[in-house]
Amino acid sequence: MAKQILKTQDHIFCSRELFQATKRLTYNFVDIAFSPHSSHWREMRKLLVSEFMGPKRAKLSNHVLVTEMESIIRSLSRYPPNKEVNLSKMFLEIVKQMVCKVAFGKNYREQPLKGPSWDVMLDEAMELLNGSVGDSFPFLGFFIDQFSGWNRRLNDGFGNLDAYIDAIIDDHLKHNTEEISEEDKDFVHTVLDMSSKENASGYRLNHADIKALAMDILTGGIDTTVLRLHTPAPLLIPHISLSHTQIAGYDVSPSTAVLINAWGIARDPSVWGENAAEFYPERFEDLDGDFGRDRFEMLPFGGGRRSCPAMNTAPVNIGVMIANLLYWFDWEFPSGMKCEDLNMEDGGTLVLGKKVPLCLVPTKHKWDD
Ligand code: HEM
Repeated sequence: MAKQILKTQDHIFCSRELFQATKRLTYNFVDIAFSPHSSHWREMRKLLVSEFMGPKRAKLSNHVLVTEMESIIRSLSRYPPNKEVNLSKMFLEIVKQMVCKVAFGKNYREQPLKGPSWDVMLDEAMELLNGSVGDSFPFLGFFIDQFSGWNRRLNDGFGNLDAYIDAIIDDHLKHNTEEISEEDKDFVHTVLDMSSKENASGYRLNHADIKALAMDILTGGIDTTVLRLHTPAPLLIPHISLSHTQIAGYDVSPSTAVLINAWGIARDPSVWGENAAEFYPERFEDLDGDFGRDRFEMLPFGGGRRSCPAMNTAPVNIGVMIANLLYWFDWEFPSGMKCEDLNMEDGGTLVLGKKVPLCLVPTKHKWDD
């Protein structure tokens, strides 16, 4: 059924649901992830793929990743023996650093801005993106949202993040982008340049579009890293049908929300065998084809035209990060802890992560040469 929805009938299930929280956080649905299927969505998605993930930005992202990894390796090499490292936190920090530098040129989290910290703001945005009672039960829910304080939370949460994004854009506007070489331009420089003229298809970015792109990068690009057993977006982002159709003999009306249980599919023993719940990466050795395009037994990036635009680039970056950590260090449990003691529960709502962080002790690996 997932293949039907994400491939065979992808042209029908390629829109999104219009929730109150997403309306606010996406500047009235002008972003990519939560906007309905439209020519605007297509232009914005094309732009993110070419300007944030494409070859133009690859040099900068590779440079940032290599520099980050070098500094992590240096600092871990100086670690006293038996001192444990919170690997979950460290991994997330590397991703944040990378996304921020490539998108915004520097790590604005270190800039003293008024209001809550960057991490608090992003956690709150992820919570808000889950939607409200009013989104599920429009009439009664409207009052519940008002009196439960949810509407105020949305106003404050959006206001803080919006001010943060404004500050980043204002900072970029202080410099004349013509004086910056193409190579040194970050994503915000590039989209600001683009907003001054129409593109080849007659499309011109406005200020809200730029802010919505920044919001998608912040909310979509950071908290998402383990891919099969701990599918980061367990139900993907709900897809909405554009017209009447049938799935597995059932009639599906237009505007039906479809939630795909990517978490369940990725752990299904009828697909993955008896050892479905085990971490056994060798199972991928002889598999051909891409998940979400040709195969649907696991869908960490969704599938079809609404699949994650970082589907090709994100796994490469994650691979480089893990390969470096495994090449340079041997990792052991803190003293007294055994493999069975490891808590592998998922935590979170829209995006899942490890509920209890993974803490391990690194020892610099001694290569014979
Ligand atoms: C390992 C890392 C990542 C994972 C596992 C992941 C996962 C996902 C998933 C499951 C979806 C929903 C697909 C669907 O509804 O069918 C999605 C959509 C999206 N992701 Fe990612 N993502 C990752 C990294 C990123 C990064 C780095 C960015 C950008 C900076 C990003 C931006 C987006 C956007 C804009 C969408 C919406 C696409 C659309 O609706 O057209 N993601 N991602």
